[in-house]
Amino acid sequence: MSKTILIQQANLVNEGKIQVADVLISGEFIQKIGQIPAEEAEVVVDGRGKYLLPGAIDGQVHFRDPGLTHKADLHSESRAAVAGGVTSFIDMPNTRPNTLNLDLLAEKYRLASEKSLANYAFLLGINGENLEEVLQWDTSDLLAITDDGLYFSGKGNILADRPDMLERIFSTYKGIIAIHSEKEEIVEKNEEAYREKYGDDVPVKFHPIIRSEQACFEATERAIALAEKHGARLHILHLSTAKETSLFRNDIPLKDKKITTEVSVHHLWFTDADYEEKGTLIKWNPAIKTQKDAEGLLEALLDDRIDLITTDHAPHAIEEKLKPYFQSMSGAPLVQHSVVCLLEFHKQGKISLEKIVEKMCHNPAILYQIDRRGYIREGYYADLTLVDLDSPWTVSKENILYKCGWSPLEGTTFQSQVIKTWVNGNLVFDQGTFDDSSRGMALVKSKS
Ligand SMILES: NC(=O)N[C@@H](CC(=O)O)C(=O)O
Repeated sequence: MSKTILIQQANLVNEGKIQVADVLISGEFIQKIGQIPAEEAEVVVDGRGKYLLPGAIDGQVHFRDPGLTHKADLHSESRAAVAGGVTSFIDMPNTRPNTLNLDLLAEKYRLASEKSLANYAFLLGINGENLEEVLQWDTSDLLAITDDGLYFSGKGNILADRPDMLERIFSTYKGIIAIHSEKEEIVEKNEEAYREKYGDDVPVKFHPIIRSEQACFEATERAIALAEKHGARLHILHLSTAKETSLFRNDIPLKDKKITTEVSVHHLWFTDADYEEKGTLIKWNPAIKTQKDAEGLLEALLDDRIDLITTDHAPHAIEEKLKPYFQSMSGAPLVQHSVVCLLEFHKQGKISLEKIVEKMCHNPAILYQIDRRGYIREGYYADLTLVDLDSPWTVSKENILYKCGWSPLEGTTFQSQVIKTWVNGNLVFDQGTFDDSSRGMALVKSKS
């Protein structure tokens, strides 16, 4: 039985408020919040001057396990997650083999139970082969489902190539349909034009022109129209343009929304001006676009047209990135740095701490209906992270925890630092040291 822990007098950021209080953890759960005598606990943590946040829930990561473990694995990336204040993650199906059936899904849960320090859930992919089968499953136990399998398996984007399949999914499936939204036919046309001009070595600054605003907007517009036609539950992954934000609503509470979306940290943090210095290291799909886009995305996040912040943590080996444009793989690691990026925006006066917690902790729990997580509440799992807002540090090879060993943020100085992270009441990260024996739990759907 683990010891009772008292976190004393930290600033709790939770449910739209910041207040100083004590938090008592007993076993896996938060037992009490308030004024609590030190004698009630076996371990006391001084939280004075620090901020206690619910652990972040990252709704979109690629931890590459199984099959692509030269890039990353569930152990390495979950360590990076907890060091960054992320206590739960939802992993995408473009592992090898792609997660296209319940056996492969169960195998990922088994691997995570052996390897992950954080809590976990896994999405299924849909493609032409498994579509009819998937539509017959009782998916009430699944957190979500995504069409990314086809897109990721490199056979072309389901949105672009198989409108008939989309119609079938939207008219039949009752769970969350999560979509990577770019029209591949537009992207391919642009790729051809640039290949003709530059050969293989297209300057990466053209990435946002090839994977264009139009490609994103038209795909998102079409997906929303289909979802509305059939009353389906649609979630658009990693929105990257200001223009698309006009397609989303903020006049209904998240729990009642049928169409939701998210922004990934890199689309807020970087702009096309960064391609010159960072090159293919910041080649992501959808592409990082203009300053105007980053500003428009932030605005839509603040006024609640955008519901969540995710990372789309997508690590590749450095050799896979440092290649000519067409060969360089898209994606980069971020899960260790997402919370501190947002805290940096807070320091710059761009977003409140309460809003960060809403978008990184509360809203993923609401959207994916996750049982007793995402809030600092009595009776909830003790998934917590303690941060110091005045403790500058610089990202360097020495402190990067990703298996791939690099970050697009190398050299960046952050004012804030994650000090401690608890997952299910276990102190898994403590100022640079880990409890490597600790294991997270599978996320479970809430009953309500
Ligand atoms: N987002 C990315 O740029 N990369 C993703 C796949 C994808 O979403 O295209 C990856 O798995 O590497």
